[in-house]
Amino acid sequence: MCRYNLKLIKSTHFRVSSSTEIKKMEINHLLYLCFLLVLILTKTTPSDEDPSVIISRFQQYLQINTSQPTPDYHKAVEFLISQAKSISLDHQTIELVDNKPLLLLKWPGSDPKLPSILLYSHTDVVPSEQDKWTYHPFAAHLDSTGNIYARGSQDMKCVGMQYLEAIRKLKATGFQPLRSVYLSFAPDEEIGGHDGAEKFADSDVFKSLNVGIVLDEGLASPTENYRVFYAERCPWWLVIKAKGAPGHGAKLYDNSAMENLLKSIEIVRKFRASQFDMVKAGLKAEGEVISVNMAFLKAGTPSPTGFVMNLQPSEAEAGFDIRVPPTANAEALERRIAEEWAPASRNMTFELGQFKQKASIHDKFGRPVLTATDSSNPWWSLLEDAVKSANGKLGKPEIFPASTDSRYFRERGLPAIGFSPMANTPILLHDHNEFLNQAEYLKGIDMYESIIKAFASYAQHPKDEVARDEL
Ligand SMILES: CSCC[C@H](NC(C)=O)C(=O)O
Ligand SMILES: [Zn+2]
Ligand SMILES: [Zn+2]
Repeated sequence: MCRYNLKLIKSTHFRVSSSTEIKKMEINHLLYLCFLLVLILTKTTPSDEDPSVIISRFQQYLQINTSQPTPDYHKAVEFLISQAKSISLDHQTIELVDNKPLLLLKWPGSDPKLPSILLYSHTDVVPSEQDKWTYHPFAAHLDSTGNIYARGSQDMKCVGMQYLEAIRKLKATGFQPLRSVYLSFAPDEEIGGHDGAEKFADSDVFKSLNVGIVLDEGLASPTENYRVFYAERCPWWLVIKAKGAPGHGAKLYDNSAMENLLKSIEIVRKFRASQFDMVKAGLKAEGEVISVNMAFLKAGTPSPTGFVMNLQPSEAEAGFDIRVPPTANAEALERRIAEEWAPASRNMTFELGQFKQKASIHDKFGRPVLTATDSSNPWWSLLEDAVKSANGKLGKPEIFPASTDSRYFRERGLPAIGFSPMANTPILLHDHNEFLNQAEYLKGIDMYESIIKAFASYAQHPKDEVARDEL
């Protein structure tokens, strides 16, 4: 019995001991496997802040077709909300016009009484002639040199994503903003911003944000210096129409519509050359002269094979894209159009599109709308220092030669700075094969990280800020 018991105990003991060891071995194996797995995963699964992951997020945004005139705004907003959620930003979608959503994100500051910072971007892009591109404009193809080809890569999906990536990095460092930081992703900039920024700037939502400074788009720079903009030219889209006597294509006579229109075109071209010469001579910068470019010519009597050739048409028209600097004499230009470019004496009429009336670039006191770029504007000084401390270089501040949504904020007396951090990059907005190099894109994120940190930490009370409070 005793032997048996002993045996039993022994054998039981043996069994117990053996199973514990097996368990121990199993646990050790498991731990080892877990360790290997973690090692493999950390080696093979890139983190959120890995450059390749950052670039792939940029590519995802670029791949959404938000091209005018049928932009997929909802898809863009859905993607941007997913990004906002991943970095715990509050989000709100505002439809000031049906099916034209504006996404507003918020990173709350610890002192909500201080005016906030608005990081502005538009979600739409201009159309592209797909067959003239080396890579599909919505493929966001990354070539072996690191260039990312896509419509919007410069104008301005880069900036919208760079804001988000900079905030992602700041959050990872534990930075807490003092001022609230808002990001707005607006529709329709490329068609004038009337259903986007203009309505937004007019809305109660915007007023409630208590914005103190707006950052918006700039331009790529082929040199190592970033371009930066404190004002912009105003778009005047002019159509001049000529009427004249119709007649046989073989007959020489005065006052045909074509002759009347061509005389005007010659006069416009002389004016264009006089403005361009000042730029060529280095007397004025691109944004400081009035530019005029012919956008279309419409004339002729259509036929099934093209146009009737032996008939002089009774009507002809031409369209011009004119850009007027804030410092130009707008009344004088309008007189010039009426008296020289489209005079009634030559049977001509003209129309200035919606922009001329709406896009005033003067405030209600008639002062040109310019954002100060000296020490009177603390935001300017902060931007200069922040770019410098991130190892970037700023060029001389300029007037933006085209137009941006900043005008809707500047008109309300707010300072707005145009800045798209793309150095060593050809200017390809609205062009074929628009691209941005991934290294420049990543450097741009560092610029915004530095700027947003500086802006969001700026503790001065509003009374000391640049805001033109008498407006
Ligand atoms: C007139 S509103 C259209 C705005 C557009 N902006 C840019 C930057 O290309 C432009 O200047 O044509
Ligand atoms: Zn743009
Ligand atoms: Zn554009």
